[in-house]
Amino acid sequence: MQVALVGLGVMGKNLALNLIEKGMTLVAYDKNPEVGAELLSCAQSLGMAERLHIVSDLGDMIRRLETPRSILLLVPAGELVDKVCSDLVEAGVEKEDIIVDCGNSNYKDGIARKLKYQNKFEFATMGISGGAEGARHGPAMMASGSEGGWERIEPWFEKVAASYNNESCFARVGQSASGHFVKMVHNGIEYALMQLIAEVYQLLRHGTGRSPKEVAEIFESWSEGNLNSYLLAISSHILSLETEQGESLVDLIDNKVGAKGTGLWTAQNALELGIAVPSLVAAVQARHLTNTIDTPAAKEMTYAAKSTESVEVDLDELKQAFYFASLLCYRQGLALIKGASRAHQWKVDLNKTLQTWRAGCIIRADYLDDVAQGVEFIDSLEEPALALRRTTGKAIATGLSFPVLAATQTYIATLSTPSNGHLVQAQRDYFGEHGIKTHSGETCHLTDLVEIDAKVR
Ligand SMILES: NC(=O)C1=CN([C@@H]2O[C@H](COP(=O)(O)OP(=O)(O)OC[C@H]3O[C@@H](n4cnc5c(N)ncnc54)[C@H](OP(=O)(O)O)[C@@H]3O)[C@@H](O)[C@H]2O)C=CC1
Ligand SMILES: O=C(CO)[C@H](O)[C@H](O)COP(=O)(O)O
Repeated sequence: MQVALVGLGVMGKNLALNLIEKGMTLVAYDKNPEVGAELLSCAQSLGMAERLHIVSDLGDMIRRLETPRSILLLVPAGELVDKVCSDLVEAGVEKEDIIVDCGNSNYKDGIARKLKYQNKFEFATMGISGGAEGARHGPAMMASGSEGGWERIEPWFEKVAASYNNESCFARVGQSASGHFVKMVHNGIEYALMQLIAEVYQLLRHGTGRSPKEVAEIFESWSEGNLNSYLLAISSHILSLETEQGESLVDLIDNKVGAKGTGLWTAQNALELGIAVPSLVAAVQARHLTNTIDTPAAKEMTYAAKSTESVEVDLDELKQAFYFASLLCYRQGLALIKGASRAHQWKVDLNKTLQTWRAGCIIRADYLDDVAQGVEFIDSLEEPALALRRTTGKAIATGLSFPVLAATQTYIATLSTPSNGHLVQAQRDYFGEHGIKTHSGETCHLTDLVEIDAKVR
């Protein structure tokens, strides 16, 4: 099988080596010849250079490919994807050729591009997760669409992707550009889990006075059981790292957190679709808040430092709370995918989606089997639910900040305890005559139910 790849950055160069290692013949393009030369020398040192052709001219790339052509893009999301697509059309791409955008593109752009390029070539979308290591040795691949070109390349991507219990972590999860929606939500969950781990670290460090190294040891011990996950493992490793002078690595790093956009899009889409994912939204805002401190634009919102309280934390209870909150972050993400799939008629298969997340990706975790068991299973976890409630209360009492922990506890509490929505509905009708619905299903106004002589002015 022959394939071309445009973009040899962090992801592209590693995926290139993976593709040739799995037996594909690759024509790899980067506009910078030095980048191509570096990849070639890396492939040579691994003894796999005979299936690799480096080009720095798109016309040259097109001429080298057998038709119908299969071309992968791993370039930064946004306008650049359109620039590369139109350069490829100019270079000679034809109607039967398939171009797969493998970057973190917005799914809305994917839908627009499918229409825009429908008479020029087959435009397909695939989200990839796993960072440099995943791309090199087997990433999670969330593809979508039913373009004919997929049939040519799908069997190869099944080999290129990571595998879990002999099942590939490549899947065409649904119709249209749903692969990019699924990858976007994957990243939304990624933000929430990263922030949740950071909050557990915060509680242990500043709430109980443990050192980063001691927190690393706790995370390592949790990783030995069913809480094992990639993000917990890297957090444990990061917290264990010290300089030669014995300073913790984390203490050398500025607190302002960056973001490239997928977490924000997750929150925006959830809000637009009316699907509640408070833990995922809180994680995005937690990043925004780190940037509120001391930036010139937000200086008037920077408050004086306050003292905090110490607490005693039962480690078993904290572990259970962390497990339970993690399950709820995944379930919120899956609910969003399900809702979007219904709204857009994408027919996203949640089992296939979870299969792509089993290995290779950033949110892989041993407890995904528990996530897959669904809401009924999570509902049966009474002790962990209580642990989350108690831990959140204790954490907040320190005076420190726990946006995802608090949002997750609020999420489960809202869905499992008496609601106060009736008062808000009454307020809306009181001042704006927006209407209320009674328990018997009748739509009316407050004044249909009770006499109100004079309203508050
Ligand atoms: N890094 C990660 O962990 C992950 C990234 N992604 C996504 O994958 C995509 C690529 O990411 P990543 O590899 O990190 O990005 P990099 O910035 O490392 O690499 C981008 C590549 O695109 C090339 N490029 C830029 N402009 C053009 C152009 N006009 N024509 C052709 N090629 C061009 C760059 O070439 P040059 O260097 O010569 O300018 C570079 O090789 C992004 O959409 C990203 O969001 C997805 C999953 C994980
Ligand atoms: O897609 C990814 C992992 O799955 C990328 O690493 C992504 O760039 C991370 O997002 P951000 O930069 O916004 O933290």
